[in-house]
Amino acid sequence: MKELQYLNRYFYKYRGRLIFGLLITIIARIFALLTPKFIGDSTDIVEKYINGELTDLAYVKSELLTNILLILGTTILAAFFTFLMRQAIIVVSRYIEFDLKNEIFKQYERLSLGFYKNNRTGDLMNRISEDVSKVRMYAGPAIMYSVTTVTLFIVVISYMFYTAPVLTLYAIAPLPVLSIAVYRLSVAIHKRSTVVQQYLSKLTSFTQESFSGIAVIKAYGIEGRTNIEFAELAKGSKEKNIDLAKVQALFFPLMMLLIGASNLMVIYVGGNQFMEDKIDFGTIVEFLIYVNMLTWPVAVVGWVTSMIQQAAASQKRINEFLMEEPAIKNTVDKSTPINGRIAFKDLSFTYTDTNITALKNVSFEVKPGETLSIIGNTGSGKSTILELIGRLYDVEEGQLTIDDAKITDLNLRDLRYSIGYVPQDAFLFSDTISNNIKFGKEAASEKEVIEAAKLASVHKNIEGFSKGYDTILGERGITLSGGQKQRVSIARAVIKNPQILLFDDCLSAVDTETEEEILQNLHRISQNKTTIIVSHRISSAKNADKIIVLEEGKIIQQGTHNELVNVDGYYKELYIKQLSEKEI
Ligand SMILES: Nc1ncnc2c1ncn2[C@@H]1O[C@H](COP(=O)(O)OP(=O)(O)OP(=O)(O)O)[C@@H](O)[C@H]1O
Repeated sequence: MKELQYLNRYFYKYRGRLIFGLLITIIARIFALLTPKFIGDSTDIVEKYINGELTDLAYVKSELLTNILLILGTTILAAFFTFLMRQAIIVVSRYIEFDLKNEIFKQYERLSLGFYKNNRTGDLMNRISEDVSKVRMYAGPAIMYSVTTVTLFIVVISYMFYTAPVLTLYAIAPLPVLSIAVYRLSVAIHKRSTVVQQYLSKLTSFTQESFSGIAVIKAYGIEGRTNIEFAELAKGSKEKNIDLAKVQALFFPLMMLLIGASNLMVIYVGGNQFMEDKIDFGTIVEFLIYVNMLTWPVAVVGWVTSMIQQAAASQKRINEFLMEEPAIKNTVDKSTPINGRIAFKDLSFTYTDTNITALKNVSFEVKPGETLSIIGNTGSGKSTILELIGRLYDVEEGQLTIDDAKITDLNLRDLRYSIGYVPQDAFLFSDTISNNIKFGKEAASEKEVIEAAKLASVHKNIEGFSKGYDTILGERGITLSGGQKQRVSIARAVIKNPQILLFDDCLSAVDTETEEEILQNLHRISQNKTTIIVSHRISSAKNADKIIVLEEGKIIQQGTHNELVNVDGYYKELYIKQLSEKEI
């Protein structure tokens, strides 16, 4: 249960509302408890009138009217305070849910790429939605019902004992059984709903993937197969839902059975005592009402226990992520402006999760104003070099310095701010083209956005859309071609006017003429900047000040285009191959 202590900071934050809620809860309960007393009194008056103990009808009527008004008054007050109680406690639980979700999301953003490789998206989503909802049940309903139950128990049971001790013992005897039964049932419900939830996640993931890959499914004509797979998953889900429904169906009948048992006890034992003249008839009526009032809180004891257990398990899962320290941390508070001189020295890098050594003894240097091009087969380590410069991973062997300082000695924010990175698979958000470009510089003016789009040679395409820069992309809007996406992604990087520009094979989907145009534009704006272009094409590399050729993580060639085309090796072979392809 200690996991739930994590929430104490939030209880402290909302202590005012919470204490108010607790007080209101107690007041609401006390008003609710007065009703049976007035009903009991009314019955006694009627009984006495029937017996002839009271003969003044006017007095009986006025007593009854007073009691009815009191019942009405206390019920209205109890309802009003119950409303306030829910407003206070349930609203606090919603605040806590909101804060916790924000805290988790903020933590997700702090965590490094490695964390995302080790944890599935579904799991990350579940902890921020499902688990937080379970924790909210503890922060709200569980607390509210516990306070209600305790107040009710103390007041009702003491009053019942005071009025008729023996009858009280009989009346409450079935209640612990109810509590235990509800607890057991809640645990069974929880287990089965976890399985239902897992099936739901599988169904959601399957559906989501099918829709994302709908073009492939249609092109390969595998709709039938996909349908069968879906139907199987849906069948599993249906069976698990039916299993759950079966235990859920037991809940209310079980409650009714045990309430019935308590009622029978009150009628039987109370009836006997009444006949022996030990209690009034009104007491039996009062007790019947009290027993019914107690049933729900007693059931709640079992329900709340299971709710707290589930919340503790959920909070434990949340805490695992909250306590996780990001692998990449900023340890420098002072600002460290970046000029852009990048040097790799005997650097080797192994991805810890796959144990793949992506870079082996790599050494090179690029100065501000220079363009470096990296060429190599797929999987040779090109993207890894860019990721290390952006400090998405930390170097363990060899050195990576920027402006002669170790990369870890730089302020991470300054470093990332001074890099314009265009990743291999251009990711655009479901937003307007303009906002996608502004992602690089939030405060950019319309003129700057257009300027960046022109540099990335995508302005004309955007103008061709009926809504221009306000065209929505993604699920809700149009889908850009691969080359258009790459160019919007380039515009997003250049609008930042960063000191270091990193392009990861981001011209692969544009034709060679547009590629040439973009490269010339980039050359123009990168006079004092450091530019690194990863590519499979000689056309992207040939004008670079320096070219390095990677093979299986090692630099196998380096020099300028003219130097490399004149020596036998990978570069010359690629050049000849691509030249002949162009001629064809
Ligand atoms: N995040 C990662 N986790 C584990 N291994 C990785 C990761 N990224 C890349 N690798 C592995 O590291 C090696 C180098 O990958 P990298 O992406 O740097 O190659 P690349 O030259 O950019 O390839 P491509 O031209 O296909 O983009 C590959 O064997 C790859 O499988």
